[in-house]
Amino acid sequence: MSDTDTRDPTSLRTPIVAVLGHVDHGKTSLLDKIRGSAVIEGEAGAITQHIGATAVPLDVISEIAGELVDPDDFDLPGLLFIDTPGHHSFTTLRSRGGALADIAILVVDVNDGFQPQTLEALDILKRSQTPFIVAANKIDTVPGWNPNEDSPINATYDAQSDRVRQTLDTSLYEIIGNLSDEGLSADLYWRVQNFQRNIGVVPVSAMTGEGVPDLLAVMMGLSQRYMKEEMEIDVAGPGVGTVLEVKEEKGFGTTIDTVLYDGTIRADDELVVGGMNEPIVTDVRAILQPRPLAEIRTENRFEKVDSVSAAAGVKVAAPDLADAMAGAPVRVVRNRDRQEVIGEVEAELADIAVDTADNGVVVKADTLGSLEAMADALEEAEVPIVRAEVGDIAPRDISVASTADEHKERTILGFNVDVLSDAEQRAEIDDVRLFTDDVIYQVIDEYETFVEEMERAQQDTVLDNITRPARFRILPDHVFRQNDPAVVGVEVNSGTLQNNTFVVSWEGNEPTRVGQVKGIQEQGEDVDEARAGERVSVAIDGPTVGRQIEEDDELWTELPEKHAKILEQELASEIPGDELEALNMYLDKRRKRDPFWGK
Ligand SMILES: Nc1nc2c(ncn2[C@@H]2O[C@H](COP(=O)(O)OP(=O)(O)OP(=O)(O)O)[C@@H](O)[C@H]2O)c(=O)[nH]1
Repeated sequence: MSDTDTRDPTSLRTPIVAVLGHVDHGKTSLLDKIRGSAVIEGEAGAITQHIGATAVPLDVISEIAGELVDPDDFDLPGLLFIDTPGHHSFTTLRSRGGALADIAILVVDVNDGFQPQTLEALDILKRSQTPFIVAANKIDTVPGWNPNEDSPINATYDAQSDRVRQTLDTSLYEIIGNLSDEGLSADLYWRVQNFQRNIGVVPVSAMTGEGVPDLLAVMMGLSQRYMKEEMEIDVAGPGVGTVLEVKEEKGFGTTIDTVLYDGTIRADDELVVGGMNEPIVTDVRAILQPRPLAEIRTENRFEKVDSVSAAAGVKVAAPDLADAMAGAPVRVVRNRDRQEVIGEVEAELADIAVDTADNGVVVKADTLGSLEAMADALEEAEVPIVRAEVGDIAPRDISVASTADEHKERTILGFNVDVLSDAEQRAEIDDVRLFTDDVIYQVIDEYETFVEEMERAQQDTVLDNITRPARFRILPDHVFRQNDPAVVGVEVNSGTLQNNTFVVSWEGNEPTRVGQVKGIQEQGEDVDEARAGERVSVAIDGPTVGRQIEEDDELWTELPEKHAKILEQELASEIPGDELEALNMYLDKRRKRDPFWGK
């Protein structure tokens, strides 16, 4: 009998642990290693597989961690690890306004260092104020590493050569530096005095198990020291949880995989679950847990149980769950006023609600929490949202997006979601652009690049249709024809001289139109325009040389007021510097008489 059995199991629940990190940095391997070690170390069945989670009890942790964990020092029952595959965003899941995970492990590959998803995970951890430690994984890949299976870190560290130790230290300090760049003070875990102020970095290998004893010891210590009070629950009370995933299950219809963090859920309970439109009130049909390993050969993967208590991962089958959302709250009604429970669920949903505008992009995400994270990031990027929903991108999302007036809003931004195949087709037909990724900032970056490119293309077409400023001078001894039209050699001083534009000369503050450009030739070839610095011959319809115009005269392209306004207010950064100079000189002249000209 282990000590845990003699304690009161009704008072403290298991802390919920999230493992997160960049793709391929080893989240699954680390969990597998912990699970594997637990199966080997503990008596068979000591760890329990939950739906979407694995519970590792204190006595097993103590077996794995050896002298690093003395079970007498702890009264928390162990750790509940949420499984990560496919749900890296579960870090955004909430429980009553806080993060669902009580504590987290951020896995960072020592060779790879910080990567986009590492930063994103860090951001979410910071925002939700979830305590966490960093597992610097894959230490066994340091060249020359001498592996010591399942060893605590200090023993295996001592067994390495100086060079190996130095290489590892360099990588570890790089990670500590990365954390510091993010405004977090961190150090190797054995140097950390106060884990609330400093992030502990634990070197580990998910492959050899080195450092895993330390990792478990630190997690256990951190939970016990800083989280004990939060773990005090009324185990027998009505269950409270968060939907991890909504799934069709053969023989059971729509089910919700739920992490229960408070109380108990029973097979005869009434539930209120957060839904797409309104809270769903339903009766539990079955509470399901995975079958123990020994019975895996049976047809059904699940077995029905009468009740489950927090903290646990369970599958709940009940009618009317089709509209349930990942990330939404789940509450047992039992002996309470149903309306009051509905009110609580509504309040929690309202707390995560996204502000929408009359116009904007459509946003889809895999859970309520990640939807909120997307909305926050979009608000920061000043991108308005017209509709935000949990779920894959479906044809009706395309319909919503396709009604947008602005092209840049005929878009759907999806985080960690799939695009249903008929939606993809509709998007093409309706010219709706889809942006999906499993890194929030990637989605937003791609979208912003798209908007920038589109706006640039639009400006280019505007520029094509606008008269460009130009200042040019008639060269002495370059009069080729007096009139009808006058043909003269000119040099463009600044700006772009275009064919068919009207030409003005300035006398004082008054522009006088002298004619219209009816042809530009450069070395005998017809051209459409001449840029600053170029010498060309120009045919000007209207004036006669010697009367309205003379050799050495300075002439200007006549700018319509509307064009001048667009150039100054919208395109100033798009046009070349010399053209801007010509524009400003032109505006100065104009505004001497009329200060509001072109404004
Ligand atoms: N040498 C070595 N390889 C490792 C270690 N941990 C993980 N790997 C390898 O790295 C690869 C990725 O590991 P996973 O556990 O799948 O990574 P993950 O972070 O869960 O990846 P996703 O679930 O796809 O996000 C696999 O090939 C693992 O075998 C380690 O400590 N040492």
